[in-house]
Amino acid sequence: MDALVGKLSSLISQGLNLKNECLKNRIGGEPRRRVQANYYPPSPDPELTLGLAVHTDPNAITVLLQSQGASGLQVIHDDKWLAVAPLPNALVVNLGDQIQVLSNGRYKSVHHRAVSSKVLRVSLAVFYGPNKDTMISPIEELVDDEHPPMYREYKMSEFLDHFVRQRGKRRMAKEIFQVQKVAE
Ligand SMILES: O=C(O)CCC(=O)C(=O)O
Ligand SMILES: [Fe+2]
Repeated sequence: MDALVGKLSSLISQGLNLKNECLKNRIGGEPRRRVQANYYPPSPDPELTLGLAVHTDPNAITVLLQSQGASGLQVIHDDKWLAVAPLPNALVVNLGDQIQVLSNGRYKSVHHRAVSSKVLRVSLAVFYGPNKDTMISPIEELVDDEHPPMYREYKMSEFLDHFVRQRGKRRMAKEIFQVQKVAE
């Protein structure tokens, strides 16, 4: 998993015209890794049963394995929910809030949710991100006069505290660290 995430963070760095190691270094040498298994029991009326409410992942990169035969994951695309059906031998990669902050908004953390289906569905998510002592702020190379910093610097523990406090609500903590634009 570390090798895969290392490769992904190197590709994301390249996409931002940064040195290959840049994102990996900013996420830190001792990343926080968390594994979560999601179990969605079969639902007779999936339209009425939400599995996991809309959210963005609070970490940096999420790698998700979905069980075959049941669709459930959805992402917002052009203001509509779009199903991300499981493909054989494929993993889903989601960018999380820390990538949005580090990239100064160039990459967006994806709004997603999971709905139930008529058959049992299981997913396994590996969340990879900075540990709680890591300081996070937009990467300097991505900040200039035309792109002022969109977020203030924070300690990852501060971010996670906000995220946990939002339990049961829209869980989107990064807005709290957003720098307000001052009208000229
Ligand atoms: O079950 C899924 O496909 C989505 C899981 C998810 O978004 C999460 O665990 O954060
Ligand atoms: Fe998620």
